[in-house]
Amino acid sequence: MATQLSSDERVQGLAPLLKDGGWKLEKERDAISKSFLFDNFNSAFAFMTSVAMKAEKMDHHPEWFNVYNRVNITLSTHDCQGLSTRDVALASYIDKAAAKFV
Ligand SMILES: C[C@H](O)[C@H](O)[C@H]1CNC2=NC(N)=NC(=O)C2=N1
Repeated sequence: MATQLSSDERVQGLAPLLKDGGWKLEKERDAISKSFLFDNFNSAFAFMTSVAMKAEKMDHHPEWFNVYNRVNITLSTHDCQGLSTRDVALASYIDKAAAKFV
């Protein structure tokens, strides 16, 4: 069972994603989001496929919205109704995957 990030984990794991990584803390709930822009739909969908495979392996799934070359992603852990280390791990993977498809 996932638990919400501790204060230490928020400083160590979450803060870098928010500071330089371009992720934003949601106002309404304990979740992070980021918007990704690709050259075209093909690249956006290749990126989504890579994230989908990882999400299945992790048993941790993004909330996302795609239109053509844009993918908006929100991460949160439903099991603990907030951010957990799984979100930090998935966000890191997502940033690496995005870099391969831009
Ligand atoms: C039963 C299954 O393991 C759970 O529902 C998993 C699946 N994927 C999940 N994804 C996310 N984002 N949060 C969860 O709590 C979660 N739980």
